[in-house]
Parts: sequence; structure tokens; C-alpha cells
Amino acid sequence: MIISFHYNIGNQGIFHNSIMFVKKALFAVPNSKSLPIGLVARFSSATGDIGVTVNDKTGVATVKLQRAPVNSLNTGFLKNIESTLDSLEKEKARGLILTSGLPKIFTAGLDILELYNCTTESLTTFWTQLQSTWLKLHATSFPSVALINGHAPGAGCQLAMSCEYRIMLGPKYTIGLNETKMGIIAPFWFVDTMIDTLGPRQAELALTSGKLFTSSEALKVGLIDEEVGSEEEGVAKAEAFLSQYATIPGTARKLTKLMIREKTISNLVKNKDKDLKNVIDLITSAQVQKGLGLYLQSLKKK
Ligand SMILES: CCCCC/C=C\C/C=C\CC/C=C/CC(=O)SCCNC(=O)CCNC(=O)[C@H](O)C(C)(C)COP(=O)(O)OP(=O)(O)OC[C@H]1O[C@@H](n2cnc3c(N)ncnc32)[C@H](O)[C@@H]1OP(=O)(O)O
Repeated sequence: MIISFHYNIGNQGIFHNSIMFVKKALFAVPNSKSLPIGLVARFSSATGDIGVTVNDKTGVATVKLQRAPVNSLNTGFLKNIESTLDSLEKEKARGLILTSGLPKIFTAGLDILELYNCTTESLTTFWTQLQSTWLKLHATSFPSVALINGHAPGAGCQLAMSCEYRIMLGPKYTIGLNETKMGIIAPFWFVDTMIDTLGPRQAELALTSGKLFTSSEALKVGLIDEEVGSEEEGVAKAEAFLSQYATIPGTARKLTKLMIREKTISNLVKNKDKDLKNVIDLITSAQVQKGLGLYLQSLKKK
């Protein structure tokens, strides 16, 4: 039995409400004992750009990014992702599957419209939100899987690398930090995350060339953990990965994860202002603005 309804993700507890709703629904249905175990409740954000499905049996939340046309990350969308993560923490989710509800695109990375023709003020708001959302995702208490069911350039790759396990749908899509191709530089915490994922040698090769890897190339260098042929297979693999944690004490798991990620996390926490200054200096320069304008035009001309 699947129960679907819309709900505003905000400060209210989505799990509590889902479970209350599911319980009410159960009691409303005659012969409820014969219902299959593992009810599923669905929610979407107020703006509809994020869909959340919670499996009531496993406690695993599937978060679908669905900001058409390409899931580009602007301030509002990043804020909604952060609120969703906050709700999942509050309600003690047992796992996260981060994926896309759009065809062909996991996320197109940062919304270039937030960088092009921006003011120092708007860029500050945007970048501060990006830092904050990333820190939440990188340090979740619950285990996380990115189910990369479409292209994942730039910050799309960064979001995926921050999950603990990456499963990518092959063979058509690409993933990578492509900043140098656009004439810009990946921020140090993107670089740190890529080094953590690939090791320094492969990270240097990937970052300097702005390489976008196919799924099979990504598998070879360790940018993804598994390549699948269908979304169904991806979901099954993601659930299997998360299910191994059902018997591992949560605090031990979380502290171990944080110990391993601590250096990268604290590098950003300690240097947030410096990072912001770097971004403002680079992005507002006339040369980079010109490059971003041409890049946007090339995307629109296609
Ligand atoms: C000295 C020390 C210095 C230290 C340096 C410090 C700081 C560095 C500062 C800043 C770092 C900035 C980091 C950026 C990371 C990023 O994420 S940059 C973005 C990377 N993403 C991309 O390059 C993706 C570009 N898009 C595509 O390749 C394709 O669109 C796609 C995703 C593969 C999808 O292709 P498809 O054919 O399906 O769709 P379209 O191309 O037709 O696109 C549809 C529509 O969407 C628009 N669009 C696409 N991507 C973006 C985007 N990222 N932002 C905004 N808009 C986007 C596209 O223009 C189309 O628009 P329409 O024509 O108006 O419909």
C-alpha cells in the first residue's frame, strides 16, 4: 500500500507526521493487519522542487531533486535541500538515497545565473547557503547514497561525492568537477573532497583538465562505487548498501564517519570567510564574468 500526499518541508517533523499519517491510515483501513509491512509516505517541498519518500519499515528517505529543467542549484533550492536534511536529522532517518526526479540530469551543478551578473551581496547570500548545505550533507548522522541517474557536472559531482556511496546509471551520463573548462577554479573544499574520493594523483588529473567522466571511467578511478543498467537496479543496490547499517550502532558509525571527514569539514568551517572572499574576487572579475556570459550563451544556443 502506498500513501501519497503533499506536505510542506519546513521546521515541522516530516517523519513524525508521516508516521502519524500512516498510523491514522492504517487504523482507517479494515483488516489492517493484512497490509504489507513497510508503508511508504511521500512528501514534497512547498515549492515542489524536492520530493521526499520515507519507507516506514526501514526508515530510509529517498530525496528526489526536481527543479526543472536541470536541477541547477540556486539559493532557494539549496535552502530547501538543507531544510530537508534538517528534518531527516530531527526525525532520525536511518538512511538517505539522494537522486533526481528529472530525466537525464542528476544536477547541472551551480545555477550559473547566480554567478553571472551577480552583486557582491547576492553572491554572498548564495555562497554562504552553498557552504551551509554542503556541510550538512557531508556530515549527516545517517548513511547516504547518491543514486546518480543523470549528468552530474560541477557542484552536482560535489553533492554526489559527499554521500557515502555512489551508484551511477550507465552508460550515457557524465560526472566530474569541470570548473577549469569554464575558466574558473574549484573552491578548496571541492578539491579536498575530490582528493578524499580519488586520492591526490587522480584528483589532480581530473581537476586540472576539468574532466567529465563517463560512468565506466568514473568506476575505474573510484569516483563512483557501482554502475547500474536501470534505476530499479540502482534503488535495489542503494537499499542493500544502507541495509548493512541496520545492525551497526548509529553513534559508532557516525563518529567514525566524522573522524574520517573531520579534516575536510574543519578546513571549510575555519576558512569560510576566506573561501567567500576568494569566490567574490574571482567571480566578480570582468574576465570571469565575460567567460560565464559566453558559457551561458553556448548552453542556450544548443
Ligand atoms: C586564487 C584562489 C582562487 C580560488 C577559487 C575560489 C573560488 C572559485 C569560485 C567559484 C567556483 C564556482 C564553482 C562552480 C561549480 C559548478 O557547479 S559550475 C556549473 C557546472 N555545470 C555545468 O557546467 C553544466 C552546464 N550544463 C550542461 O552541461 C547541460 O545543460 C546539461 C546539464 C548536460 C543538460 O543538457 P540538456 O541538453 O539536457 O539541457 P540544456 O543544455 O538544453 O539546458 C536546459 C536549460 O538549462 C540551462 N542550464 C543548464 N545548466 C545550467 C546551469 N548550471 N545553470 C543555469 N542554467 C543552466 C540551459 O541554459 C538551458 O536553458 P534554456 O536554453 O533557457 O532552456
